Amino acid sequence: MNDSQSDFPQHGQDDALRLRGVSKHFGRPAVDRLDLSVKRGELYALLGPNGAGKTTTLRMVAGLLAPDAGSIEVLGADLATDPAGAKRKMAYLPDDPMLYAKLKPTEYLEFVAGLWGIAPAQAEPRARELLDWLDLSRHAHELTEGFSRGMKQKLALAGALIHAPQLLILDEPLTGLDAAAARQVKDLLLAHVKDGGTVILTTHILEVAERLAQRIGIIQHGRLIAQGTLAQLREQSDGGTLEDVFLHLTGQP
Ligand SMILES: Nc1ncnc2c1ncn2[C@@H]1O[C@H](COP(=O)(O)OP(=O)(O)OP(=O)(O)O)[C@@H](O)[C@H]1O
Repeated sequence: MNDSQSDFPQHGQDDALRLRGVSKHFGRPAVDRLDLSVKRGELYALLGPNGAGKTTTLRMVAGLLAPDAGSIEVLGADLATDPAGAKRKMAYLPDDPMLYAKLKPTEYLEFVAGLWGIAPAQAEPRARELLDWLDLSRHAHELTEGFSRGMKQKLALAGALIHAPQLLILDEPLTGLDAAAARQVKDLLLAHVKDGGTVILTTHILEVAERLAQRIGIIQHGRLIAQGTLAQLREQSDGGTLEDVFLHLTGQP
C-alpha cells in the first residue's frame, strides 16, 4: 500500500497474534481459556452471537483490558511484559471510536501521529494518503463534528493506521457504512494483507467474513467452537452458506 509498509516481514509461519488460555470474568466468564492464533499476512474474521466475548477478546488484545489468566503475544512481543512493544505493532479500532469534534481530519491525524512520536514531515504524506484512500480528502479541512457516522468511522480508521501498524484489530469496522464506504474500507484491508500485514476483525455481516477472510473463527460463551476456511467450516457442518454453518455450529434455529 505504501513505502512505510514495505519493510513488513515476509509471509511466514510466524503468528502475528497468539492467545493462550486467555480468560476474562465479569462475575461470569466472558472469555474462557481462549486459544487463538492468527498468522502473519492473514485476514481473520471472528464471528459469534451477541455476548459471545468478541469485543472483550479484542479489548484484551489491544491492551485496554487485562486478562484474568493466559498470555497474549503480538508479533513476538508479550503484551504483559512488553506492552509498549506490542502496542506499537498494532492498531485497534473500537466499534464506537472517539474523535475530537473540534478538530479537522488533518489536525486529528497530526495529533494521533504526535502521540506515536511520528514527525510531522513523515506524518503529513501518510495522512494525505490515508484520507485519499478513504475518500475523505475533500473534507480534510472541515470540523469532524459535522461528519456523518460513516465519515467518522473512516477517519477513526485512518487514525488507527497512521503509525503503519502491522496488525489491525477491528471491531465491527463495516457497521453503518454505505456501500461505497464499505468498499473503500474492504479494499484498504485487503491491500494491508496483500502487503504482508495482518487483520483480525469481528463482524455480524457474514458476507464480509465470507468474502474477505482467509480463516474464520466462531466464538461462543467465550470459547472458540470452530475455526478454519469457509470450506473447512462447511465440512464441519452440513454445508450451505456461512449463515447456515454459523447457525448450525452455534446451535441456533
Ligand atoms: N465491562 C463489562 N462489565 C460487565 N460485563 C461485561 C463487560 N464487558 C462485557 N461484559 C459481558 O461479557 C460478555 C461478552 O461481551 P462482549 O461485548 O465481549 O460480547 P460480543 O461477542 O462482542 O457481543 P456483541 O456481538 O453483542 O457485540 C457479555 O455477557 C457482556 O455482558
